[in-house]
Amino acid sequence: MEGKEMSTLTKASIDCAHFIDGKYLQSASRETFANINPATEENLGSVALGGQEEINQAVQAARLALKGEWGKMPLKERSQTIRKIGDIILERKEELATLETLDTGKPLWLSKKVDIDRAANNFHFFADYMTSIGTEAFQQDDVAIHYAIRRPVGVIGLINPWNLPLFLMTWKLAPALAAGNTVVMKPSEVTPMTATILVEICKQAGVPDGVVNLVHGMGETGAALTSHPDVDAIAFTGETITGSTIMQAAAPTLKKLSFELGGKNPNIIFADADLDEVIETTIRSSFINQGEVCLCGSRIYVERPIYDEFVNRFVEKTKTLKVGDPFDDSTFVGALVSKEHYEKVLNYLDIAQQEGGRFEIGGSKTEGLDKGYFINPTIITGLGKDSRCVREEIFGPVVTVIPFNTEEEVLAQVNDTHYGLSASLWTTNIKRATRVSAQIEAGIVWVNTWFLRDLRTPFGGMKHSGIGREGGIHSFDFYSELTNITLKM
Ligand SMILES: NC(=O)c1ccc[n+]([C@@H]2O[C@H](COP(=O)([O-])OP(=O)(O)OC[C@H]3O[C@@H](n4cnc5c(N)ncnc54)[C@H](O)[C@@H]3O)[C@@H](O)[C@H]2O)c1
Ligand SMILES: N/C(=C\C=C\C=O)C(=O)O
Repeated sequence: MEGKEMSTLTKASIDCAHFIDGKYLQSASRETFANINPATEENLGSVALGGQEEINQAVQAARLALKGEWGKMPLKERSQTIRKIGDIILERKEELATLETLDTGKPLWLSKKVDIDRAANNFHFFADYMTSIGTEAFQQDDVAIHYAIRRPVGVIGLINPWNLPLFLMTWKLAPALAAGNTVVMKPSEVTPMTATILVEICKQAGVPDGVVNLVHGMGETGAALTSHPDVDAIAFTGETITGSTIMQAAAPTLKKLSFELGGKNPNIIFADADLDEVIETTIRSSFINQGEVCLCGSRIYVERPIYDEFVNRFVEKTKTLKVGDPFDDSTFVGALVSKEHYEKVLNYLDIAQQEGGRFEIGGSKTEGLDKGYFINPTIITGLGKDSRCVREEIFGPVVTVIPFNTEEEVLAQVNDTHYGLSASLWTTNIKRATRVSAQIEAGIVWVNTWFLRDLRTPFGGMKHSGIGREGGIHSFDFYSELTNITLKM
């Protein structure tokens, strides 16, 4: 395999190559696809289109690396290497944030403040955590000692979406490496650039060749990974329907699966909530990252006594949000990630009108921006619990607001969904907080806050929002295998 060891990514020519066995390279077919800037519709550069051949090469390199230097590396050295990745990410923060904003259309301040900082923190957290975990041992009288040891699962496929590209790829890569695995990464075809730099950073940090591999491509490229007989596990983040497809593809080779899927998350506001705090946080949980966060609270339920006041104040605050150039520090809502996704969200606005919804604000694309995929933050009222905009994931700057009278009524509506990812609950009554949060069918419930994260906690969804949990020991439960050893005394 010919190839270069340093990135081909520069400000001038942002071309994304695969990275296999420590070298950047193009596809054997030389096929590429265009990478479009969603804020300007300009072509950012070409991306190598990987196929079965590139996946085979990457899996082979990962398999060989398992038993090489990486497999023999002492824990402390592996921890230092993983920490170094986080350090270099912070050193290259400006570059990475610029590329992330060019790829996704999100505001630059958000790329810096959330995406890149959290990517570095993913490595720093697991570099520490991996040195502090133990396993379990049991003494069976004077008969035997039983103890468990952890070993890597093996070669893991990491397949990720476009909304938080580096944040989410590193959320998987850091623990996969901490547990001693090797990986083949398949980033979203829509946001290839930061992953292309990440692999170079891994090399700079001392990760041996073949441990971290990257193949760009579409769903079909991902499919080649999920059906590959020499891939031991898949960690996937993306649409629920894609998860179902991957489960079928992985079945014949019985791969271990970790799924973080779609959501349609409720934001429940009781009359005794602190409305100043509610409004401040609900603006973020509704519209940050253009509403393209799996955890966004897109179904807002408000107890009737404060419904009118909430809607009025929420609309007034939303009016202050600037939509436009992601590189302008005053922009809050940037461009949606692609033409395809922009049209999907606009279609939901049409559906909302057909279903009798009322646009309290927004409801259309942003005028005055002749290029780019911009939609105004939209608040819809008047929709019934069975409307598509209340039941289906829109994944844009669009929320519905629905009044309720009792806990029983709102819990019935909140749980009436195939999803079960996250929820927010606002009340100053501690008994109500504990009572209601325990009845919400979701993997994550935030009380009087949103998206407040501690990486030691279990993260993931139930029902059609995911399979498994990651974070803290839960990541090691997925990214390692336990062997119980019995020593007869
Ligand atoms: N639960 C979470 O933590 C979480 C986090 C972020 C995004 N998401 C979800 O991701 C979705 C948006 O991301 P998206 O549009 O990129 O999702 P997607 O499912 O369309 O694509 C995700 C990734 O899967 C790949 N892929 C597509 N078809 C495949 C196949 N058949 N086999 C293997 N790989 C395949 C894509 O190329 C991409 O890299 C939303 O539903 C959102 O809720 C969930
Ligand atoms: N996986 C995580 C966030 C997911 C966000 C989805 O868009 C996390 O915070 O660990």
